[in-house]
Amino acid sequence: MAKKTREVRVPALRRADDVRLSGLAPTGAGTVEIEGLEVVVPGALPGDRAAFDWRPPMPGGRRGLAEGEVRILEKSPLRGASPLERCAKAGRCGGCPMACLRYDAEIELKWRQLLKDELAAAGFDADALCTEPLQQPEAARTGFRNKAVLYPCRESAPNGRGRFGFFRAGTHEVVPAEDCPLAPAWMHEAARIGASLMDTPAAGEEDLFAPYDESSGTGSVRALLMREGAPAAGATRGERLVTLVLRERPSEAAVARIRSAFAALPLEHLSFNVHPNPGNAVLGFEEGATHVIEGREAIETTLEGLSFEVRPETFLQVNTPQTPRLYERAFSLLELSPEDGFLDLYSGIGTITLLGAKRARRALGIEIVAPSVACAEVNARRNGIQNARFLCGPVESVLASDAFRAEAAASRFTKAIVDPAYKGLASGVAQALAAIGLERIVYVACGPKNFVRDAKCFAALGYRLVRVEAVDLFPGALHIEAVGLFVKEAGESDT
Ligand SMILES: C[S@@+](CC[C@H](N)C(=O)[O-])C[C@H]1O[C@@H](n2cnc3c(N)ncnc32)[C@H](O)[C@@H]1O
Repeated sequence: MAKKTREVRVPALRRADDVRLSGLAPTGAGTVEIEGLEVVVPGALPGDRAAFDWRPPMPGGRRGLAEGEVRILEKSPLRGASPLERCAKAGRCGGCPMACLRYDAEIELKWRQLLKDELAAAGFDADALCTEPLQQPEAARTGFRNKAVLYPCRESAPNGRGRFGFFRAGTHEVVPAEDCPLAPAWMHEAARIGASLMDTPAAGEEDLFAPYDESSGTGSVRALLMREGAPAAGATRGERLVTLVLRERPSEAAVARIRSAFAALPLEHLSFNVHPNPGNAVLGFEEGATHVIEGREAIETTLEGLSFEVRPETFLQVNTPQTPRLYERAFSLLELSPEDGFLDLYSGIGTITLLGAKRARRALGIEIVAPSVACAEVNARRNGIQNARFLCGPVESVLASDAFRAEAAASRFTKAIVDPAYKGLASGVAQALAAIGLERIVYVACGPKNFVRDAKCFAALGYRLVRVEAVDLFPGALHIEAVGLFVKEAGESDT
């Protein structure tokens, strides 16, 4: 019997001859309301007047989308003097959709749309709670990233040059960007050197460094990872690490070429990582996947006079100048004193735990990534900190474990910082924290929407949100970090 097929009608294109955009989509594209629908207009920004064709969403969809040429009739006053002022690749490489805007306009938009509107929609008094965002200092608006991951491509044959860049938003198409302005100059040089390894070889020469092609599973080079530590006291620069990620173990000849290519660059640590499995993970994580060519598999960085070991696969805030300012705000709101037992959830390599241990009686960090916990333990020892412990595992399970109960009995936790990944707290975590009876909780959030969801949960558990600060850690991107302070309401048993 012939199968019945249901015809899906694609809505017909419509024309917008002259509309002024007012909002921003999560991709950083401008949006406008037409016929009661939100229409996303790639290439246009809030404040632009534009003409374009657009298509309503398919049944069940929420947003319409502009298609074809978007003609800007009048530029938004929020744009910089030139749309390419802050980066020649803005809006194309997928990294910094907001870099066409003036920085003050970018901050205002992100702060309002990502944080204040979300808080207000959830019933919080956003104007009373939110303080002016802490902006990236002007002198540090370029070259501030301490980590970059670039992906490979090769220009067309016959003499195609190798290139490194970022994926165009929503695709696997690489936009070459060795000279990303967010990365320091030495990373530009490292990216050019790495890219030159992938130049099409001369006839008869072996192609040792072809870019990896996920669809066919062929090629070798998957990514270039670069990291830099903050300089130690008295040093003029931080330690530098380059890791070339390859699909398979390279030959001796290939390793020799990597070594000699990077020899001209002042670099402490050079390695390659073997990552044979399909998928989006940057590094291969199997035991022994990383092979050191020079130096070590880790760099050292510093924060508030403490020294931290960071491995390629462990988390570290990427914005070197803003990170101490973010932590300063978090600790200032938390008001730790030497009597406090301090809990740090989602503790990474122990940065916040150890900074807290200096201020509190005892500190405990909880983190899921085992190499991060191993770094955190090394970091406690190398800084001579003896009042900090770490537990490894998902926060949601560790909080219910006997090991945690034993720590809680010894530490009598009074204050906590939670710094989860974008998705926020797992279900049950806010309840577990409330059950401990903490006086103050500071929530450091890279996902403001999920922060607001969790704030409602804390409010229902008797924790009042008393302040929300925003710190810009991601100039050019549609992201802003929020720092929220929750204070336990005085209940009947407390009065
Ligand atoms: C935003 S980072 C914060 C790290 C650290 N606080 C810092 O400032 O460097 C979030 C951390 O949470 C960890 N993580 C993610 N899910 C987790 C979970 N369910 N339980 C514990 N840690 C988790 C990640 O590995 C990462 O180190």
